[in-house]
Amino acid sequence: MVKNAGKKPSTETNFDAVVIGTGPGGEGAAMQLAKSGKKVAVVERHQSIGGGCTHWGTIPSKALRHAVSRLIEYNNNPLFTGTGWQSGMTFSQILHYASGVIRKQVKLRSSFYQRNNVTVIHGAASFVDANRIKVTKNDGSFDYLNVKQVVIATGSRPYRPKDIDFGHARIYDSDTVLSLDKDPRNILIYGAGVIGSEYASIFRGMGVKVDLINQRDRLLSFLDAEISDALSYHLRNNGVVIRHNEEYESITGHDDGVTLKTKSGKVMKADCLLFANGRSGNIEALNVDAVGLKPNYRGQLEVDENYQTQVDNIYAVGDIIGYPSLASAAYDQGRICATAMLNGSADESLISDIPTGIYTIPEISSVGKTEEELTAAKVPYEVGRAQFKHLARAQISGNNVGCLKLLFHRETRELLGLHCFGERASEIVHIGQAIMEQKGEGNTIDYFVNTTFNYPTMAEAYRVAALNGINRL
Ligand SMILES: Cc1cc2nc3c(=O)[nH]c(=O)nc-3n(C[C@H](O)[C@H](O)[C@H](O)COP(=O)(O)OP(=O)(O)OC[C@H]3O[C@@H](n4cnc5c(N)ncnc54)[C@H](O)[C@@H]3O)c2cc1C
Ligand SMILES: NC(=O)c1ccc[n+]([C@@H]2O[C@H](COP(=O)([O-])OP(=O)(O)OC[C@H]3O[C@@H](n4cnc5c(N)ncnc54)[C@H](O)[C@@H]3O)[C@@H](O)[C@H]2O)c1
Repeated sequence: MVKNAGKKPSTETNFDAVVIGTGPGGEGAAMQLAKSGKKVAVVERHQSIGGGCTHWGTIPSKALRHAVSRLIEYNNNPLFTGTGWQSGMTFSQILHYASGVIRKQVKLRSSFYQRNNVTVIHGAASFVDANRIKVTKNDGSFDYLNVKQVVIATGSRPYRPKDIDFGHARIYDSDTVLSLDKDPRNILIYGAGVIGSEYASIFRGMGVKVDLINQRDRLLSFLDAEISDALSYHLRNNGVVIRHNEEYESITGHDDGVTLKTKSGKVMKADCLLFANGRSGNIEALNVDAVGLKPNYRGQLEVDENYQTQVDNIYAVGDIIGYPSLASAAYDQGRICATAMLNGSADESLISDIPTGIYTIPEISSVGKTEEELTAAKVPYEVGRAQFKHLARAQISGNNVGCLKLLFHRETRELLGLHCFGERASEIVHIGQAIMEQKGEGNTIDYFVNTTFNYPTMAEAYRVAALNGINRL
């Protein structure tokens, strides 16, 4: 029973659709439904809209990363080096920069709901039944919403194993690390997934000693091996200690630091620890039992190609349905789900080759097949590479670390995969993606040779890589 459950409901309102959560998944669904003339409400339990994406996930981590990478560029660029030029920033200072970005995002996204007449209700939503939602507000009062259709877009939170004391002042997860107010001298990062690797880059960029502890035998094993190796090389080259194939036996917080013991018998100590190993769906507060939905052990819901759950009028999008758990995909899922709710079925689906953009230092981005996948499938492919250090634009900007790799079919010359690391990789990849997505003969590596690129640009890497590949045929 909720606190103050005896209080009278403040309002009772009817909606065509209620969207639970205002992250990218919820926003995509709400906007599409509202623009199609539906009476829509969104329910958000946080004090401001935007979701985990804006407040704890994508936006703060990317703003932190941007500030750190500019600092590194500034400190390494010959234009600025010289006595007295070395500059530093504290974690709190760069967090302050991130909070400015969050404020702007919240303002902009709030205006979308306002302009499209979507009712925003602040409070925690839970099911009474499939057509009735209870919203419990912070002051304990509650509303009931009668609704024809529901979209669950409640996102996810860091996974917290029970044997770790996350209440300890020196043990953080990716949400609580944003409250770090004192710069550590050294940090243990447990989990070398995307979050662990990105934060390893951020902390190392600030001069903090980092131990990155990975349970697997290489970093980000879903990446093309050459790119994953390049990331390991550059993190190590920048001073990160990476320990592969290690699992924790115990993690203990003390007054002056944290000790991690591994199952292999190693003991590591640091000022603090960031646990970045997996996510759990935000499902518990929803009372999905009331509608007969059964989440899996990670708190995720199963949906069909229309994002419909096993209950006809209840849909789910974003992190709560698991893969790919990306802000980029969540927004599209919300929009596609809304068309299915309006028309009975979705007329489009998420693209099959979802790009990855990983904001480590150096940045990584890829789309399509890896060399390992093509080799396993016995596809006759060839490789074309461009090293950033050979591009005039990279030399001018001092961003010499990086490479663009194109994988293409030897016979049809069709582009099969592209993999990039280095500054702006996540932007650069979209040029190749646009060609890769072309149907039939539109997708060919020859495009990059037969077009004229602005000079000097990073996009020129495509021409260099294409020529390099074609010369191997
Ligand atoms: C550190 C970090 C970095 C990331 N970086 C990237 C990146 O660079 N690129 C990328 O594409 N993705 C990134 N992601 C992933 C991305 O943030 C998520 O995939 C995305 O936020 C999922 O969107 P969503 O709409 O499903 O949920 P969320 O954005 O998590 O929003 C869910 C909202 O639902 C609300 N809610 C939950 N339960 C209830 C309830 N019962 N009632 C009312 N409201 C409720 C929550 O308060 C929250 O506001 C990152 C994630 C993390 C943690
Ligand atoms: N740039 C980006 O695109 C970006 C950046 C950061 C995070 N993200 C997203 O955030 C998510 C989290 O990344 P991560 O680095 O924490 O971990 P991860 O998803 O790489 O998982 C790490 C390990 O934990 C396990 N695991 C995950 N959830 C679990 C659970 N609830 N219970 C038990 N084990 C679990 C996984 O199987 C895996 O072995 C990813 O899905 C990623 O897409 C994306």
